[in-house]
Amino acid sequence: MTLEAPSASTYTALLALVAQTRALMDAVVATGADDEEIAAVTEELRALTERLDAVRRPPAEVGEPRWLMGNAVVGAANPFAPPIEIEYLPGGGVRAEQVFRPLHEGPPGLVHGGVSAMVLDHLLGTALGAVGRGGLTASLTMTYRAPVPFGTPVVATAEYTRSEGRKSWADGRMALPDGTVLVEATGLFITPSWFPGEL
Ligand SMILES: CCCCCCCCCCCC(=O)SCCNC(=O)CCNC(=O)[C@H](O)C(C)(C)COP(=O)(O)OP(=O)(O)OC[C@H]1O[C@@H](n2cnc3c(N)ncnc32)[C@H](O)[C@@H]1OP(=O)(O)O
Repeated sequence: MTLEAPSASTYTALLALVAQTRALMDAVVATGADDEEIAAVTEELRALTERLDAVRRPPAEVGEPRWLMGNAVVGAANPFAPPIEIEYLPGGGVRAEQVFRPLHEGPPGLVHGGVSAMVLDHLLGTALGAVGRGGLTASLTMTYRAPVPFGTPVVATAEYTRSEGRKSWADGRMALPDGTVLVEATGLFITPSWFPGEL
């Protein structure tokens, strides 16, 4: 069953809910509230959670209008997503500029290496999808050259490199706006037999 795209008004309402939830998550990470206040807020959140949970939708299938809305990197409906906005470059390849937040912390004051890997994994996959070589990550190799800061822009780029049968490779990196490379990634993606021909 194809899950229809949400109406424009539902989409707008959903974006507002997700933005508010992201702000909540940031506030939770940073709060210095006392235990009484934390308990009171927790009770209010429990009630809100029950209201939303009362109406659930089924998960979207690959290629359906909503299929990336729940995605952990770019999902408009996913508060966990930073979210990353991906730009398709005219000469091939993809680019995303992102300011990470304390929510993405690994070592104190720095972005978690797993978050960098998650973002670059997605960017590599998108670069392959852009050339009709969409697939699932079979292996991902990360090289961390310098810490990724939060609170300041970081630029991620990725591009298709080559294919052999159902296997395709892509390279990517995260850098400061001045070009200083912080993290590099190379990934092997495999197009499973059940994948649609073009994504
Ligand atoms: C525009 C919008 C875009 C939008 C794009 C959205 C981007 C999303 C990006 C996010 C990507 C993800 O996170 S994906 C989620 C994380 N990844 C996964 O969950 C994948 C889990 N693994 C699997 O499902 C499977 O293992 C597959 C599909 C990867 C491969 O299974 P398969 O298809 O049965 O492969 P199989 O026949 O065994 O092998 C095919 C060939 O690949 C090789 N091979 C298989 N696995 C590996 C491996 N790990 N490392 C090396 N090589 C391997 C085999 O030796 C063989 O080589 P030869 O004999 O042919 O030489």
